Amino acid sequence: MKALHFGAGNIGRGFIGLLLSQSGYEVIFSDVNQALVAELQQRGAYTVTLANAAKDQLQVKGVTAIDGTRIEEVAAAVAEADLVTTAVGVNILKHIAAGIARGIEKRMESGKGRLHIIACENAIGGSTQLKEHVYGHLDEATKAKATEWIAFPDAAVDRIVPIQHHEDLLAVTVEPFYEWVIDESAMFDGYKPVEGVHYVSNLMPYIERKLFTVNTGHCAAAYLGSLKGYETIQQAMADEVITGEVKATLKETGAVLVAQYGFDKTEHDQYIEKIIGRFRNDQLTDEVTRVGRSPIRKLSPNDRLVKPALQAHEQGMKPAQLAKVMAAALCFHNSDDPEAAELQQSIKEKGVGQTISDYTSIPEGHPVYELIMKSYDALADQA
Ligand SMILES: NC(=O)c1ccc[n+]([C@@H]2O[C@H](COP(=O)([O-])OP(=O)(O)OC[C@H]3O[C@@H](n4cnc5c(N)ncnc54)[C@H](O)[C@@H]3O)[C@@H](O)[C@H]2O)c1
Ligand SMILES: O=P(O)(O)OC[C@@H](O)[C@@H](O)[C@H](O)[C@H](O)CO
Repeated sequence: MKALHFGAGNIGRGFIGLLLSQSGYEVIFSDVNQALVAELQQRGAYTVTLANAAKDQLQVKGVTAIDGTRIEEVAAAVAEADLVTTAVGVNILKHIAAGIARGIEKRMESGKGRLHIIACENAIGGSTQLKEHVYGHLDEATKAKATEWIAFPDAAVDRIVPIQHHEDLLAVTVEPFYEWVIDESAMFDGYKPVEGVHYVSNLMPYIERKLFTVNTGHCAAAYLGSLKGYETIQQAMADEVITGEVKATLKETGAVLVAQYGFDKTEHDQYIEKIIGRFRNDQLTDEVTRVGRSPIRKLSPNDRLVKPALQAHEQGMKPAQLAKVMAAALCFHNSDDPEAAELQQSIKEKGVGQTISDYTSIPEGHPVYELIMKSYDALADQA
């Protein structure tokens, strides 16, 4: 059984590749990082270390890689795969779509069986987005056939894997916790389950709970921590004021989630506490530049800040803390991050008000817009 996984990065090697391998798949990574590809081809194995006191090690064997820039090679791998997964970043999905589409065409020609393609990205409807990109490359006849033979179930993935700094290019240290949830309702009958995956009939409560708790809290720590000069999440979370702000933010998203999905409040509070503990794991060093990366994506309407803030507003609450985190995101400086640089340029050229409405799609005059403006002014005064 072959699994083709796009993205041999932190989550690719440290989570998805590991679980697929443990489930008996021969894992083929597709990546555009030539050094990673060469090393995976040469060694065919790597080590995952758990960030626990014992630093337990897991060996992943029988893996290889292909060069993701070679469309025909990618297409051949898609045509032959028994499962396709991705962890490249939601904004990169459009760049892998052409190879997947070509692979689907080849697969149809060869008569190979049904295929699940699962995007493991931090986004609502990641696989659905990938499907749209892929279908953009297919003609009507292939699309009609693909609908019967290729499924794109959405998924939620949770495991903190910081940027790695090892001599060994393939070594990856990950937190012990993981959760991979897949929308079973979009899968073909008789699928082979991946060990460790939780298959559910309705993914929405899971992806929103994860994105609006783990990722909202994480970016709150990153943006507020960055404003105070902290370089890592661990440093930020050692500051009780920041931890308090993260908790206050998660109280707002928690109220939205409990109202929306009927989660038990006590259980949700425990979920939050567990996540705060994960952020504080001192066996990891997670840079605020990674966790705060791509602030434009994080400020987009369907992501971890704007969506719960607007839901809170609609439910009659005042998301002042989420607005403060959005204001802090607008203050996030990192010249190595093109989205952070673009935001700062926009603020400089068009002003903060126009930048808020351009990137969050929240119009001027909306109460949440006014909250962000108020917080931004307060943060700017402090700076
Ligand atoms: N790191 C985490 O803690 C974590 C946890 C859950 C989900 N995620 C999500 O997983 C995804 C990947 O995150 P990551 O932290 O592993 O990032 P990463 O940068 O470590 O890995 C991404 C990999 O994709 C590769 N890539 C880029 N363009 C490509 C292309 N066209 N074809 C094939 N490969 C390509 C990159 O070279 C890189 O190796 C993101 O959507 C992220 O939000 C990350
Ligand atoms: O990957 P991003 O940029 O969407 O978010 C950064 C982190 O919050 C994220 O990678 C978490 O570590 C991860 O989602 C934990 O499951």
